[in-house]
Amino acid sequence: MPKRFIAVMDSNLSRFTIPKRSSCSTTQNLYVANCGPAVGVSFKDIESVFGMFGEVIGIYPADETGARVIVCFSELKSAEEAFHALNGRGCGALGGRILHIRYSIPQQPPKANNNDSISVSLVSSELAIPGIYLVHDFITSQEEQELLAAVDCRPWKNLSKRRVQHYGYEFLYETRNVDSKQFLGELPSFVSPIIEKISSFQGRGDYKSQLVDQLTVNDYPPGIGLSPHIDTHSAFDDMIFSCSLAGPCVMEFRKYTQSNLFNTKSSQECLNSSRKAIFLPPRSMLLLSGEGRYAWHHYIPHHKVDIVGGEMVRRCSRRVSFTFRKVRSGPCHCEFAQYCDSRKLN
Ligand SMILES: O=C(O)CCC(=O)C(=O)O
Ligand SMILES: [Fe+2]
Repeated sequence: MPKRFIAVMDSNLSRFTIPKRSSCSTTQNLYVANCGPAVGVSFKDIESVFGMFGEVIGIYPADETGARVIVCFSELKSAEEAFHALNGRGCGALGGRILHIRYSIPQQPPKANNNDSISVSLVSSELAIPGIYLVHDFITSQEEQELLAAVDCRPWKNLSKRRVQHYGYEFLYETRNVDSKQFLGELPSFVSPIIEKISSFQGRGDYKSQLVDQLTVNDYPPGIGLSPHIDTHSAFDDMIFSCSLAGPCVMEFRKYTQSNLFNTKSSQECLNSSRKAIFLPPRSMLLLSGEGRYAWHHYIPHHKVDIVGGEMVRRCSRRVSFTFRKVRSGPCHCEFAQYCDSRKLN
């Protein structure tokens, strides 16, 4: 499939909406729920299934969950045929997954919203999301400089807005998973001090070799953020550790509920109810676990300036994060089934 058909950028979110009587009014765009990278269905798979009914001219995430997509056909007839053949039925080519389909229409981009800012917590107790902990000054300035120097003399891989390095296992952005059969080797020795600290922080010194085995280093230019996501449940164990270096950022969290599945309200209305933010200074360590890791989307808004405690904080330097995870060896058994790609969602 040509690359231009696969859209994973924020700017495509909310470009489509579902008409009120969506199963009656037909358009050539289909909103397809229970389908997408977060539930193990790649954009290529979607294109090959829907492509059987006619020319597919675009596939977009319908929202930030990774489990709902918009499939655009060039012709109405193809969308109708796909709707009738696939809606509410188990799709053999997608592992028997039942697709929930509505017709979808393009919508006007929302007007600029001045109420976009929310209060930014400085400590995780104030954030009050179960399982999310922030430790300030987790590493020293000298350790920070050594870690930055180590990654800066290794090759970076360019993504559209930031650069990354992967250790232990390569992270595959299209599936939001790792290729667990392709072990790249032990984590490099320059992160040993950080792993020691993670182990003692967790009181699990005896098991430190088991604690984490995958590292993603992200290098964000000033003002650049990260799209909303939940790290794929089936890909990684419960605890995800992210250490901030060089510059600060504000990380936001959103919790969606199942009732959003076919919600026709504007996404902004749904999101405001459970949206929180925390300031991540350089040298701090963030732990995502439990509910915070499994049920809340995390993301970094693209901002040049953040308002923290009433003060303007400029993001004038790069931010580098070291995210440590443990690749999961069996299915996820979390208690958050509605967000879990190891379970069938239907
Ligand atoms: O930059 C960060 O702190 C977070 C990175 C992240 O969420 C991820 O790699 O999944
Ligand atoms: Fe993440």
